[in-house]
Amino acid sequence: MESNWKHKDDKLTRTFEFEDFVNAFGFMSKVALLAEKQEHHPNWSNVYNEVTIELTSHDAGNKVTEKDHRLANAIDALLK
Ligand SMILES: C[C@H](O)[C@H](O)[C@H]1CNC2=NC(N)=NC(=O)C2=N1
Repeated sequence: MESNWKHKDDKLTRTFEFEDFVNAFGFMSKVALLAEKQEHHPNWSNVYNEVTIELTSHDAGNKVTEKDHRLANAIDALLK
């Protein structure tokens, strides 16, 4: 599995830290476009320069599925 993500309570979670709000929000914009492309969307929160993402599949009864892993991998690839 994606080593930077924690699989807990039927969610993949990871917190990302940026230099400031503009960078955090820029990241969120990119993730939003990925989510639309994959038709799979994050549960997330943002506090200033931090973005916390939780991935779970609502349609599957809030379980982690292949769609969550695929989105997690694509999000990680944004940061490379
Ligand atoms: C019809 C549409 O594709 C589905 O409702 C999608 C949209 N985005 C989704 N996102 C997530 N995280 N889980 C889902 O089950 C889900 N379902």
